Amino acid sequence: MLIKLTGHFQGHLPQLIAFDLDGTLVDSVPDIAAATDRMLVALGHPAAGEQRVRSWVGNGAGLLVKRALADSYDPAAVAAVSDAEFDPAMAAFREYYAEENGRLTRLYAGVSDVLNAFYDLGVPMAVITNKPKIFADPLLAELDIARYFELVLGGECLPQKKPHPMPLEQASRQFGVSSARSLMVGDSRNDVEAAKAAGWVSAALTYGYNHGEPVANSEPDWLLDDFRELIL
Ligand SMILES: O=C(O)COP(=O)(O)O
Ligand SMILES: [Mg+2]
Repeated sequence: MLIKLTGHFQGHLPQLIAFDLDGTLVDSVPDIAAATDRMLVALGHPAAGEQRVRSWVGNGAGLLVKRALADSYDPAAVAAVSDAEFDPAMAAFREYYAEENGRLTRLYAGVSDVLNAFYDLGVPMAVITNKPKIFADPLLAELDIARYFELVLGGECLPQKKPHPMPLEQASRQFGVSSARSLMVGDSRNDVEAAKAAGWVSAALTYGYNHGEPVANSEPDWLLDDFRELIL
């Protein structure tokens, strides 16, 4: 047990593990897509559907709403969305997602068992998500995993979000742990790039959301198909 994990830390356990939320701990796209489509339809646009929304998730709620309004992931199309269009759409998304959040969202296989194992081992754990904290906290509580995390950083908690290393650096400071002894577990290039920039070890789950592209392209230190591989 733990052979693969400790192999990334010179035979030791990491001293801090931070998990991404959407696409890593939880399959949340069904609820995010429901809220996005309600927002689009309320504002007179066609619904986007779960598959398109899946490719827009990962950079926080604001960019998701802009991508939905642009019906595109393309940065130039997204930049053309006006404030006059964005502001009411964002307000509508917040209202609808507050209602949808948790309805269909489920933990991925093995998540409870693995978190429990790390908890028993005494490894401090955090959630570093680009999801607004106001949505992350109740979701963690509802899925009965909030108690495992000593810190939950949401996308708006600091001036910069992933792929910027700032939230990981903040966690390093708060836990007093060196970056080389810290593991970021995520599902997207935002997580891998943040980990690399912060000097953390990066693990990436292949089942999550990565803007329609394999997360292997970001060359994480450790690529996993199943959450339970973390403790194999
Ligand atoms: O809300 C998002 O855009 C994605 O959140 P994540 O950082 O937990 O994947
Ligand atoms: Mg994610």
